Amino acid sequence: MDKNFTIGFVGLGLIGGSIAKTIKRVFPNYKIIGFDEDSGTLKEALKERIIDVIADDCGKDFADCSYIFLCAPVQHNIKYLQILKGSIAKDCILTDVGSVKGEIHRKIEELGMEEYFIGGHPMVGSEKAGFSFSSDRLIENAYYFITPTKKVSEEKVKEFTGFIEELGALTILLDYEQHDAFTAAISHVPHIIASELVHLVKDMDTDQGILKQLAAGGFKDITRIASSSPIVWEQISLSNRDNIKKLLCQAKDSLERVIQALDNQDHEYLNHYFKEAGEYRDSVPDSAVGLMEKSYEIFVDIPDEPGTLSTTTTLLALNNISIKNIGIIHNREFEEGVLKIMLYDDASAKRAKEILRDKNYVVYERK
Ligand SMILES: NC(=O)C1=CN([C@@H]2O[C@H](COP(=O)(O)OP(=O)(O)OC[C@H]3O[C@@H](n4cnc5c(N)ncnc54)[C@H](O)[C@@H]3O)[C@@H](O)[C@H]2O)C=CC1
Ligand SMILES: O=C(O)C(=O)Cc1ccc(O)cc1
Repeated sequence: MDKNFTIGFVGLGLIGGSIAKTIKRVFPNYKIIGFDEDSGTLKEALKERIIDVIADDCGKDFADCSYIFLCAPVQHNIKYLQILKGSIAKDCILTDVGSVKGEIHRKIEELGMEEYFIGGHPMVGSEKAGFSFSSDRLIENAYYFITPTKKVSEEKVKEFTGFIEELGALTILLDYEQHDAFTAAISHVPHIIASELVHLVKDMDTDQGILKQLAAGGFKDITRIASSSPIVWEQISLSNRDNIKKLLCQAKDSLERVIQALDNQDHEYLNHYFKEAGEYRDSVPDSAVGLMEKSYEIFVDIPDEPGTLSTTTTLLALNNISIKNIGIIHNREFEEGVLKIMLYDDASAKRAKEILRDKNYVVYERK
């Protein structure tokens, strides 16, 4: 792509900042024009050379952009469509990163902007907000939903999907309504339930905050996302309210059945309830790479000493085994943290296991 390729950003927080940083890493010659309602964010992004120019007026200043990314809270993104409508270049691809797709797609249809719009949603992030938490590796190996309109050209979809993949994400094309039904279940309702759990404990806590002191471990694990940005989640909840309400009603009915089982001391119901949840939970893959391509992973206990990581990788290199990816993981499955090594094929994974076990390493596999 040519050197004058220009990309516009509205919102340079966690997600906008991360995508802009990734673009600068992968395509250092691309020019980025940024707009954010927070002037401190813009100054920071300019100082770090993530954006080249600050936009004063998104309408005029984005007129030469090849891509425009809307990365503000979902309902704020929608307000920019009208501003961009009159000035957007004919071949521009307009996209967003919002967690909900239906409301923005319907507005795009109403404004007749379908030939420009390809919705996007990186399925990755964190409970942290703002440019200072953004990273040029956040979207690497993450699923990235792409929801084109019916009227945007196939060439644009192909070009944009290719671009996101060059940034390191794994694209999945999806219809926008299906997207909102799926994300309500895997992201939006879990978010509300995590917040609800925190409210339960908060309401029961003493003035001295005894429960807060005691609520370590599992409680903190499952409520991490309750610390996310209130404005981002207020807007997600309202934007996807019908799907969310439907699932919350289902959850309410299911909780009623749990209450009934407690009243009836129904061992069988409760046992089955926990067993089924546990089995499904255990089958959820650890990372996005799992579904896209078969992964060949092994997990190795390594002593917490300097140099052990390089000894392990050298041992595999000496045996001509290439490592696709490597990292230390800490989670409840491996209490102490283990080294996760991803290999390119089954034969390499088997061979790596033999070599490491031969040298007395403890190696695990996930079934
Ligand atoms: N937080 C997460 O983990 C994920 C969030 N998303 C989506 O990404 C979008 C942004 O979320 P985050 O980056 O997490 O939030 P954030 O709070 O880190 O960043 C939002 C940025 O938008 C700016 N902003 C807010 N209102 C604005 C307006 N009216 N005009 C211009 N700029 C405005 C803020 O100053 C801030 O810099 C949301 O639509 C969210 O649904 C998507 C995937 C993951
Ligand atoms: O922090 C986490 O685990 C998240 O789930 C982040 C997240 C938040 C919103 C999204 O639309 C997608 C991912």
